[in-house]
Amino acid sequence: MNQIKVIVAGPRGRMGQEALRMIEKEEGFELVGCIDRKHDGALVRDIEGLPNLEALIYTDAEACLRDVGADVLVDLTTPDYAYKHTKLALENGVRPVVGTTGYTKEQLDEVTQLAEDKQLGAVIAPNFAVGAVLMMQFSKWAAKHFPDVEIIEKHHDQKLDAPSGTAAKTAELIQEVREPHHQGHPEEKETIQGARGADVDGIKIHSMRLPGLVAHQEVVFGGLGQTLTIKHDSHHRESFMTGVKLAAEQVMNLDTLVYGLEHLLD
Ligand SMILES: NC(=O)C1=CN([C@@H]2O[C@H](COP(=O)(O)OP(=O)(O)OC[C@H]3O[C@@H](n4cnc5c(N)ncnc54)[C@H](OP(=O)(O)O)[C@@H]3O)[C@@H](O)[C@H]2O)C=CC1
Ligand SMILES: O=C(O)C1=N[C@H](C(=O)O)C[C@H](O)C1
Repeated sequence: MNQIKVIVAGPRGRMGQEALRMIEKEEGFELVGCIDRKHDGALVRDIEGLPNLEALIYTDAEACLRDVGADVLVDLTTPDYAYKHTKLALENGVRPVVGTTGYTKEQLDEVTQLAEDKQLGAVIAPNFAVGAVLMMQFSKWAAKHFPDVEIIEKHHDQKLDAPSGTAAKTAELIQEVREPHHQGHPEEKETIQGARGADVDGIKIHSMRLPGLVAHQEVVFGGLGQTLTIKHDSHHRESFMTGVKLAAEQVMNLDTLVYGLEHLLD
């Protein structure tokens, strides 16, 4: 069997560690390098808490992407670095699978064009949990019938970006089927700034950050005499690994960038 050779960027992070454990377990993958901010030249297995894997750690992302002969980069870092790593990967013939959230529309357009120019597959997925992907798709469907909708996303308190990539993507999917309009009373006023949340064409997004949470979202629709709530909870980061695995396999058959795991699910 030809193993898919993978680089992980962000191996010490919460998601990076989970991805290393998945790669260690899956026969179809081989870890060939890691991109980190520390430990240049060390082996993954020598870093406390990381699995018993031989791959070398690089602090120079370009050297890693150029030298280790990888097929796929799995990026789980921070928004600015994910963008840089994605471009470097495509320029070095490595297919990016990006879970890092916080991409701007302009950055997404730029890397989509780069993947097109290089005719290389790439996957950027704000959420790799299959349940969350279904929650987003069901929400798009529901919005056709319930155009008044608010999104409540809840995450652990170490999260850097708000709103979450999942909430932003949910709003984007709903925008495809919902006419922009103001929700609530036309003359409503916030007496404390931010009380009504962020606004995407009238769709409100509320972000909660608390210790004890992992990743949770409720999409609440209101209609005449009824509400509908579509809810998803990731209780553990293992929930994202089915999607990371699927994306790292499927990206090998793509020659463009896809944004969202839904494009890879039947
Ligand atoms: N798509 C999905 O399904 C999911 C996406 N995410 C997203 O994944 C990203 C990571 O989340 P999470 O693991 O919780 O975050 P963490 O903060 O736990 O991990 C990020 C890691 O990236 C490292 N890092 C920062 N800059 C660089 C760099 N230049 N090169 C290499 N590594 C770097 C950090 O190192 P240091 O500790 O030294 O700062 C840290 O170890 C976030 O954007 C999050 O929103 C999270 C869960 C699911
Ligand atoms: O930072 C996280 O934890 C998560 N980030 C992603 C997001 O921003 O949507 C996916 C998931 O919600 C976990």
